[in-house]
Amino acid sequence: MADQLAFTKGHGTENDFVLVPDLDGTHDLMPSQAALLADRRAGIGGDGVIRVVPTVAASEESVRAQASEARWFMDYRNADGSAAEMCGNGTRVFAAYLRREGLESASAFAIATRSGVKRVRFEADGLIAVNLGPWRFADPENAGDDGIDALVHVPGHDPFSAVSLDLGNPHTVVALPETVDLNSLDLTSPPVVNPVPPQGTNVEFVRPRGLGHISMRVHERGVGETRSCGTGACAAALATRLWAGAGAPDTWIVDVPGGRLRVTALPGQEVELAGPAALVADGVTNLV
Ligand SMILES: N[C@@H](CCC[C@H](N)C(=O)O)C(=O)O
Repeated sequence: MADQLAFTKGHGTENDFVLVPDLDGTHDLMPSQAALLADRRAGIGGDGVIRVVPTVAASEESVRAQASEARWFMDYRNADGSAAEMCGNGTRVFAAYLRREGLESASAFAIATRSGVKRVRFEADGLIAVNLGPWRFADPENAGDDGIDALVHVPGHDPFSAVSLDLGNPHTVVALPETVDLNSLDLTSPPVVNPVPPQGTNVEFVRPRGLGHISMRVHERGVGETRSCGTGACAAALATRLWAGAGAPDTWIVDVPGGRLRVTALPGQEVELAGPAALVADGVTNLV
């Protein structure tokens, strides 16, 4: 690591990240360094840390294999320093950074992630759309027609039914009963999920607002409650689309505490996430 580290702070619907350029791929981050950068009191502060690395310089072979399609790898760490496979909001902020820095100049390009190549598209309305690629229900053999395959425990409530989805990273979406107020849920401690997901999970709580429109809160693996989660918004929309039955729309608006996202189920069991991205500060830190 160098003695000084340049960084950029950005967010997508207030899911906030510390971006660290490592343009020659020589400054890997230890989990403890990522956690310190993300620390809101002792560090810069963020829900996650994104190292900007040439794909050819990634340490994982499965990422380097994406180099023919994507020049840049989004090396994503949660606020606790753990590596995550994917971050939907992070892909938009990462893409905005690449464009601002002139590292990519086209209005559509691919980025490398731990869960494969993702294709980014800058829209005329200022939003950024990302094809997050294939998704699936995680445990269809043990689920009913409604996809329910898990229970989620939150303080003060009977267990909630939930469905598990794989968006490259793990998600558990709760079908919140009408009697429960989304805003009153206590998400200060991690919801307890049964069966226990082997790699942990991100847990989304959904309130339907109308056909094609939901509100959501999320407790992220490796972070805590955040104001948005892009892969979580996709999981929530896809689960609600299943529950809505035949005739449900492919495009869903997902309102989160930090803003609004658009999720579209694409042919071939793929999903697109669209929303804003903002780069709000640049600096140098000695937290290395
Ligand atoms: N906020 C992200 C997801 C970040 C990773 C997640 N906490 C995990 O561990 O899987 C998003 O926008 O998708």
